[in-house]
Amino acid sequence: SPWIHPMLDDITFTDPSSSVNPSLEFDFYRDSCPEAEKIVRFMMQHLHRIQPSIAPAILRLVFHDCFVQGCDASVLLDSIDGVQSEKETIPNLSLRGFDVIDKIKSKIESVCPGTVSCADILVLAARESVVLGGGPFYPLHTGRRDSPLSYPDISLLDLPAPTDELSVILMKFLTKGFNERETVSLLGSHSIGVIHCRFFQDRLFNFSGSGQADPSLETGFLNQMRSRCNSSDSTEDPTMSLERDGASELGFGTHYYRSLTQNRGILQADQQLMTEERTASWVRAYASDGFMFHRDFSSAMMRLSNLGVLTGSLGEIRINCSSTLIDD
Ligand code: HEM
Repeated sequence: SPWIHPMLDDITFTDPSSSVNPSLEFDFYRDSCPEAEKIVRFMMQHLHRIQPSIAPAILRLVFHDCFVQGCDASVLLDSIDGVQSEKETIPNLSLRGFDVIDKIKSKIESVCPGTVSCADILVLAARESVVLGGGPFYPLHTGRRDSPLSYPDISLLDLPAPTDELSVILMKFLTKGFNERETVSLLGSHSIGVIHCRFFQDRLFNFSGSGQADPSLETGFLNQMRSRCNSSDSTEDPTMSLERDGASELGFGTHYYRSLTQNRGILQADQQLMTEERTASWVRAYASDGFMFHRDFSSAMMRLSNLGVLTGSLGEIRINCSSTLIDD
């Protein structure tokens, strides 16, 4: 049976508004699997060297896991007997990086079988992704357990859509305990990775059914996006890179905010942060102060990583991250 810490035999749910979850602890696996965190770090560094695009993929994956019924690895579950799982709902169809989590999990299983949860592996791997992408390191507690259930309906309700109004986005984050400042800092994740053109196609050609481009888009950037997205190669699924303007030198974050101040946001959801002072003021602050952005982003990621966790005797420790022990 999986190793359970004696302090954690109680059923506990996290208060999503608290940044410290008393039921998780620092280095939870110190006795049961002391190498676990090091293995995650080493594997992420190794896999990133081969394919740098895994870093943004894993960062997005943790957001889509934690926002839907908590950081319980429910997003990793495959459907069973044709019953849809979270993975198969519209907001999750373009998620990547499941293979990365599987590789890390199988390495850890070979050292400490049945001990380290997929949910912990995912939050730890996302932290490495941020560091590999040029962002800050933040401390994380561990001791999460994996959900035996997937929540496709909740993923449709709780995850923000790229075309959501700012008020809807802010409400969705507030429901998870994040204020405007924290929401703006988390969106700084959109400084690494790629976005498929289909998520903003309407802004380029037919914004809100007007037959015109989104008037808030800066013209030079609009033309750049149009030529990038109007690829003549019909087999391609074109993307825009989020890492623009020599981002590798500028680091994780500030270039994203600077581009919003220049009306060069890619998603409508991004650019809308400039439409109200309660969010625009934070965009301007982070655009000019990378240190403040990193500090705020770290604390928001720590809270995101603690949302609605399962601990103690709740949930399970999966052996294979894409299936629950119950089906085996
Ligand atoms: C209003 C909120 C958000 C919306 C509407 C949104 C939407 C999207 C969309 C549509 C994509 C493109 C996916 C693709 O083309 O494959 C994307 C990419 C991404 N998102 Fe978000 N997102 C939001 C917030 C966040 C947050 C809070 C995080 C992390 C904490 C995050 C991390 C990422 C990353 C890293 C990518 C790049 C993924 C890759 O390269 O594969 N996003 N997002």
